[in-house]
Amino acid sequence: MRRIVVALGGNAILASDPSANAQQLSLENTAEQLMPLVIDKNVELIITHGNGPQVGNLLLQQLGSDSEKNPAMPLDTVGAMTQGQIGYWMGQAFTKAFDKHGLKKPFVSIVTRTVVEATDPAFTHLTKPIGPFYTEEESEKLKSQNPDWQIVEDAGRGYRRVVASPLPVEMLEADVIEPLLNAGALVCVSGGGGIPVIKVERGYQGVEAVIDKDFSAAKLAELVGADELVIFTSGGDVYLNYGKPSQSLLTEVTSSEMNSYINDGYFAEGSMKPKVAAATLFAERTGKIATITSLDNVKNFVKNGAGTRIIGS
Ligand SMILES: Nc1ncnc2c1ncn2[C@@H]1O[C@H](COP(=O)(O)OP(=O)(O)O)[C@@H](O)[C@H]1O
Ligand SMILES: NC(=O)OP(=O)(O)O
Repeated sequence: MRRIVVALGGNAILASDPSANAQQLSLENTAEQLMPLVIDKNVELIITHGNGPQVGNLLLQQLGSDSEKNPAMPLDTVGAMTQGQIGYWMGQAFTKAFDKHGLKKPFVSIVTRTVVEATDPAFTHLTKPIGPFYTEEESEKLKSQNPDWQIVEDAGRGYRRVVASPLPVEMLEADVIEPLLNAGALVCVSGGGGIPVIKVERGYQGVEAVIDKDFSAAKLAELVGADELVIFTSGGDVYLNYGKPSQSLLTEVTSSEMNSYINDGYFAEGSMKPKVAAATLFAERTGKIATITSLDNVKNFVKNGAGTRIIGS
């Protein structure tokens, strides 16, 4: 049995139309495209997803409704809300696909809390882009209206607000994954990277951050002993010199080669760099394969493993 952790990017779910309907339709397509893996008796899938666009949009909606009677929710709670939102949409999408393929299978999305370190330098060096893309003019206006916001250019696609993105250390609900898989469920874990919490004297406390789902996916893949990690993004495969006339596609790379490319600054902070770093970490630690490819490429991946493949070395 080949155990695969599949990570779906938030920008891949929210492509251009941010309506609930469009995002649900996009997940229906994804569920349908992933069905060959779900049906394959030699494959066991575990799913995780991003929430960057969704958590940023929901946070903006909080600004519009902040009052004593209806207070704005903090970022950890908004992150939890998007875990529920996307988990629900996925449940609907996969149940529809199961019905179509005559499959009786429960879909379970686990509200997952991910432990981070309070001392993580990510709390002062903000890198995680969330919410919509802005023009440079809009971003300047937003910065003057919201002095506590940081906005950066995001991989040539426009400007986005950035928030803290500490590294995942532990997943509090990890132990229930195996029993759910044994019960035949398709399980979605750690959506949006998991709800960030820190250990306090008794229990855990939520913190204002958005964990990078690619690092959480790598952690999850390690925790469940996955044979492969696959990160489906809104873009495509991984390029060197991305967006320049000299860009070149990476197809198969060892983890040590990829580490050199990362150290040489080839990948954009907040978009491709965390994906490549997380995938490389998984490949390096486990000696297994991590693939990064476009969500539009699911069919080809299922057929012949297409994408940028990082091999543990
Ligand atoms: N070196 C690179 N190779 C490929 N894509 C890159 C690279 N650097 C930046 N990108 C951008 O990163 C995007 C994927 O990141 P992002 O949209 O944050 O993913 P997600 O789907 O997880 O939300 C691609 O659409 C592309 O615009
Ligand atoms: N949480 C997170 O990393 O989301 P995206 O993949 O949507 O950026």
